[in-house]
Formats: sequence, C-alpha cells, structure tokens
Amino acid sequence: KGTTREQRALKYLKEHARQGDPDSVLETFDEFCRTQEWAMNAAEEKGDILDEIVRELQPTTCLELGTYCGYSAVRIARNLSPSARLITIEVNPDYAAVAREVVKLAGLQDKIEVINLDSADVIRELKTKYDVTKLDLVFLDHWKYLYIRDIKLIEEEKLLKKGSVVFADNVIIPGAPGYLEYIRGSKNYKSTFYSVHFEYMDDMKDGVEKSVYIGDE
Ligand SMILES: Cn1cnc(CNC(=O)c2cc(-c3ccc(F)cc3)cc(O)c2O)c1
Ligand SMILES: [Mg+2]
Repeated sequence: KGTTREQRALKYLKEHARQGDPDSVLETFDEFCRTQEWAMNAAEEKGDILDEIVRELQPTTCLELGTYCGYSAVRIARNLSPSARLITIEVNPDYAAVAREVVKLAGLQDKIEVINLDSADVIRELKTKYDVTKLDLVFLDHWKYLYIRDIKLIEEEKLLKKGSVVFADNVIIPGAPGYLEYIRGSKNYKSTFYSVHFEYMDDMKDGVEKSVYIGDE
C-alpha cells in the first residue's frame, strides 16, 4: 500500500474539507470513517458529550493525552474561547505529524499545541516548561493502561483545581479497569458514566467517564 491509514485519511481531508473550517474537517473525517476506513476518533455520541463539556465548562487550559490524528483536538478547540488553549500529547511520531496537518487544515494551530513526547515526561514539565498553572479539562484517550499512571501524576503535580473535569474515553472498549476503580474510589472526584456507541459502529457499545475534581487544590 505504501501509505498508512492515517496518511490516507489526511489526503481525504485535504481533498474534501474546507481549509480553516473546523466543522468541515470533522464532518469530512466522520464521512471518511463511515465510507472509507474506520479510525479511533472520539466521534458521534462521544464527541457530542465532549462538545457539551467544553461548552459548559468554558475551559482556559486543556490537556489531551492521545492525539492520534487530531480529531478530538479539533473538536475541543473549535469550542474554546479566544485566549484558551489545548495541549495535546502524542507519543507516536507518525500520528503527531498527521495531527499537526489536520490542526493546520482546521486553522486551529494558534489554539492547539501538538507535543510528540511521552505523556508522563510532559506532565512533569507542564508548570515549568509549558507555562501551565492549572488544567481545567483533561481528556484521556491514549493507551488505556496509562490512564491511571497519568492521572496520578497530574494529581501529584497539583494541576487540578475544584471543578476541573477529567474525561476518559474507552472505559468499556478496550477498557481501563484500573483507572475506573481508582477514579470511582477516590473522594477527590465525582464521577459519571455514560453508555455510548463505539465510534462509527452502530451495533457496539462503549463507555466514557466524566469525573469532576472536588478535592483539595
Ligand atoms: C495505536 N494507538 C495509539 N494511541 C492509541 C490509544 N487509543 C486506543 O488504543 C483506542 C483503541 C480503540 C479500539 C481499537 C480497536 C478495537 F477493536 C477496539 C477499540 C478505540 C479507541 O477509541 C481508542 O482510543 C492506540
Ligand atoms: Mg478513544
């Protein structure tokens, strides 16, 4: 084939989406995934809940773990206020490269910073190197076994404040059992589970978990 699925998706977006229009990029990506090739975007019902969270919370500083092709980064950033920003971390260099192109195509490069490093290393440097004081929204969508490691690190770095929202994808498929047990058992969060369809699959169910930080600052 020569090309990867992610490169084929980007080509399709460049050929069919309107430059500078985030809605067009998302609609076109959804069309690609529905008609050409499936991709692990936090789309449809998952994306609708994400939209709702961003619109209600109006976060200033957002962190996403697991950029992939940038679908959810665009989905989050399109609803951010002018001075708000999203830092999104992707450990895979090929995905990060595609994501940067998708962000540019959406015209959101001033709001979104794609970092191609390991999430733990970046979390440890958010305050010192990335000029972050607190995180208003965290979206967990990277390797599922890393959710628990990284949320503990985020707490250790005192990056959350009362009202901060941690939103986790895939808590059913592939699943993040350790994370769910931890976050639901913690007195510092109030968690809500949403049963949703798996992206682009009408006959498969997944779940997302929204956790509001109520612990000490
Ligand atoms: C390769 N890679 C780089 N980042 C990641 C992290 N994301 C996932 O693993 C992930 C996986 C699936 C999924 C794929 C196939 C399947 F049969 C069932 C579930 C869905 C998602 O929404 C995901 O976020 C994986
Ligand atoms: Mg996911």
